Amino acid sequence: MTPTDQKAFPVSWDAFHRDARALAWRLSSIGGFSAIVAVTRGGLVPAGVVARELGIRVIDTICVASYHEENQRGDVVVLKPLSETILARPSEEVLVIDDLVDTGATAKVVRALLPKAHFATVYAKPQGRPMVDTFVTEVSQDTWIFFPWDTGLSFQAPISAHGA
Ligand SMILES: O=P(O)(O)OC[C@H]1O[C@H](OP(=O)(O)OP(=O)(O)O)[C@H](O)[C@@H]1O
Ligand SMILES: O=c1[nH]c(=O)c2nc[nH]c2[nH]1
Ligand SMILES: [Mg+2]
Repeated sequence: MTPTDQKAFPVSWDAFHRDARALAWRLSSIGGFSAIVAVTRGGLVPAGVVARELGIRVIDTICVASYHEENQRGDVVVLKPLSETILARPSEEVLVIDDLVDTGATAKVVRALLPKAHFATVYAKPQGRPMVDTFVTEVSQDTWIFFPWDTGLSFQAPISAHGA
């Protein structure tokens, strides 16, 4: 599905910060993490918030790109692998962070590289939820989450103008 076919779930910077902090609270009660891997690009912002809250200073990225075919999720390609610093440490201590899990295609690729790491996202949709260890808010599969870094203030037509 494309963003325009779906229910809109707009997230402001404040709401995202609050939800990323809520994720950090949950992760702090689990504990034992010594490094973070941010799944680019969406995972960069929540990874920064969680790193600050948990006092973690070893932060790596796994850089992925996914290609969409006919409204379906296509291949997820790794553009930059994990660093040796991450691969050398016990993977149970590694926290992988992304902004959301939708179909689970991205999480599946990353999990295959770090099967024992803890995978956390701020938001989750039902299809991808089994791929995530910790998340904050679930939204329905037919919802599109609009993140603050992708959006800006714009005019919204009144509901009555939609012919309701
Ligand atoms: O569970 P999935 O169906 O794989 O969808 C979730 C992924 O989709 C988005 O990333 P996207 O590939 O759009 O790229 P970006 O992070 O660079 O924005 C999001 O940041 C997740 O990484
Ligand atoms: O900004 C986004 N919002 C979403 O709901 C979503 N699902 C996959 N990829 C996504 N990107
Ligand atoms: Mg992403």
